[in-house]
Amino acid sequence: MAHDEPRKRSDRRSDDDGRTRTVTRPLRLALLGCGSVGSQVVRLLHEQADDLTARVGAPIELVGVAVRRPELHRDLGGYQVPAELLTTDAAALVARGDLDLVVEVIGGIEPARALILSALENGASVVTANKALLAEDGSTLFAAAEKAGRDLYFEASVAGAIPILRPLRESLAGDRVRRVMGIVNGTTNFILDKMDSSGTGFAEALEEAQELGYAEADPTADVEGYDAAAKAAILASLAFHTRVTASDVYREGIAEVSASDVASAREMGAVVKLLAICELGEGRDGPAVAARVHPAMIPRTHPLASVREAYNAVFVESEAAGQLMFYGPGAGGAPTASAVLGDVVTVARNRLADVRGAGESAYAALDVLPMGQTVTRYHVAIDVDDRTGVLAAVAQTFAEHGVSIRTVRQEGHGDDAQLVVVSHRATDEALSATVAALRTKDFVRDISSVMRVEGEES
Ligand SMILES: NC(=O)C1=CN([C@@H]2O[C@H](COP(=O)(O)OP(=O)(O)OC[C@H]3O[C@@H](n4cnc5c(N)ncnc54)[C@H](O)[C@@H]3O)[C@@H](O)[C@H]2O)C=CC1
Ligand SMILES: N[C@@H](CC=O)C(=O)O
Ligand code: NA
Repeated sequence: MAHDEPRKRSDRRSDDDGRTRTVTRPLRLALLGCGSVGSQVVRLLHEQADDLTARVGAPIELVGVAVRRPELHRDLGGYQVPAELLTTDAAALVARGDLDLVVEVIGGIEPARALILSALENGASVVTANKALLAEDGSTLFAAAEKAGRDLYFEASVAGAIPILRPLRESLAGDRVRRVMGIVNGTTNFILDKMDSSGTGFAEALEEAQELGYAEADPTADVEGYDAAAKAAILASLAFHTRVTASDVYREGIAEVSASDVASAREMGAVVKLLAICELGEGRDGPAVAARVHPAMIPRTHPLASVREAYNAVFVESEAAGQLMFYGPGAGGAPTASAVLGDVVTVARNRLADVRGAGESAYAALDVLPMGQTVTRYHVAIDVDDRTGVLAAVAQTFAEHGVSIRTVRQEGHGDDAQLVVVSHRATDEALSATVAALRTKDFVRDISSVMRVEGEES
C-alpha cells in the first residue's frame, strides 16, 4: 500500500452527552527477530502496555513477529505469543502496508538492510539496534527514511541501555562536541578488568567471559574491536555531523594485551581499557574527524578507569557543557530492550502527530584523518643492555623523530634491564617510527610492550 495519503489516525466522535472526544486507533508494530533483545521487547510491550498507551497517546499493537523458528518463541517469559503473530516471512510482514512501526533486532547486514528499506518504503518508521548495519551503510537507511518521510531511531545500537545517541542528536545539538571517548564493548571490558583485578592472562579471562555468557562462542567481533569500531563510527557521525563508516575507524583489538602490559600500567597508576575515541583533529584543510579503537592505558583517577566488569561508559567533552559522563549497562536483552522501547515511544508519538524527529545530520562533511596523523602518547617498555650511554641513545632516538619524552624509568638490572618510556603527545606516525627505529638498535634486546596512553593532556 502506498503511503502518500496519510492514514487516518483519529476520529472525532460525539458521546451521548454531546461532547466530542478523540478516538485514536492503535499504532501497528511489527518486530523482526526475537532473540535476546527481541524477546525482551515483546515482554516490555506486553507488561507495560497501559503505561505505553498513556505515554504515547494510543495503544501500540504488536501485529507480527518475524522469527526463523516459530516453535522456539511461543512462550516468552510466561507470555504466550499468539501463534498467528509469528511468521517466518519477514519480507511479507514489512511489506503488508498498514504498519506504523517496525523494530529490527535481527542484526547483521542482510536481510536486515533490505527489510528496513522495505519497511520505510511501505510507510513504517523504524527502530533498530543494528550497529553493524548503521556503521556500514547508515547513509542508505537515512536517505530512505528521508524519502519516505519516516523516522529511523537507533539508541540501542551504541552502549545498550545508556542514553548517548539522543544526548548527542538532541541535548547537545546546540553545543560543539570536541571529543567522545568511551568503553563501548562490555565483553572486552570484562576481560581487561579481570586481567587487572586478578592478574590472569587474556586467554583465561576470555574463557571466564564465555562461561558467564558475556562473550559469544566466536568472540571475534568483540575481541578484535569490530563491535566497538562500528559504535565509534556511529558516535563520530553524530558528534561531528559527518558521515563516518566502520572502515574509517582505526581498529586494534585486545588479543595482544599481555599480563605484563596490565602490570606495567598498574606500576604507573594506570589501567588498560579498550577505548573508542572520536575527536576533532587538524586536517590539511582545517578541522577533521579522527576515530579509533584500541587498547590504551588511562590513569586510575580518570572517570573511565572505574568502569568495571561488563559495564560501558561514554565520556563527552564539548565546548560549552564541558565534560559529561554517561554510564550503565551496555549490553543484555532487557537493558537493550529499554533503549529500543524508548525509541518506540518517541517514534510512535511522532506518527500520531504526523511529524518526524531529527534525520541524518552530515552537513559538516569533515575529512577523516588517517591514524598516522592522529595525536596520542605512547608507553614503551624496552629490554636493553644495561650499560653506559644506552639511556642517552634511547632519548636520542625519540628526539630524532621529534617525539619528546615525558617520563623514563629503569626496571631491573643486567639481563633484566628494562627502560619504560612514556612520551609526550606526538603524531601516531612519529611515535610508531620511533618504535621501529628502536627495534633496529644493537642495545635493544626486545620491545616488550607498546601501548597508547590516553586521559591526560600533555
Ligand atoms: N544482545 C545485546 O546485548 C545487544 C544487541 N544489540 C543488537 O541487537 C540486535 C539483536 O541482537 P540479539 O538479540 O543479541 O541477537 P540474537 O542472535 O539473540 O537474536 C537475533 C534473532 O534474529 C533471528 N533471525 C535471524 N535472521 C532472521 C530472519 N531472516 N527473519 C527473522 N528472524 C531472524 C535469529 O533467529 C535470532 O533469534 C543486533 O543487531 C545486535 O547487534 C545491540 C546492543 C546490545
Ligand atoms: N557484544 C557487545 C554487546 C552489544 O553491543 C558487548 O560485549 O558489549
Ligand atoms: Na544507547
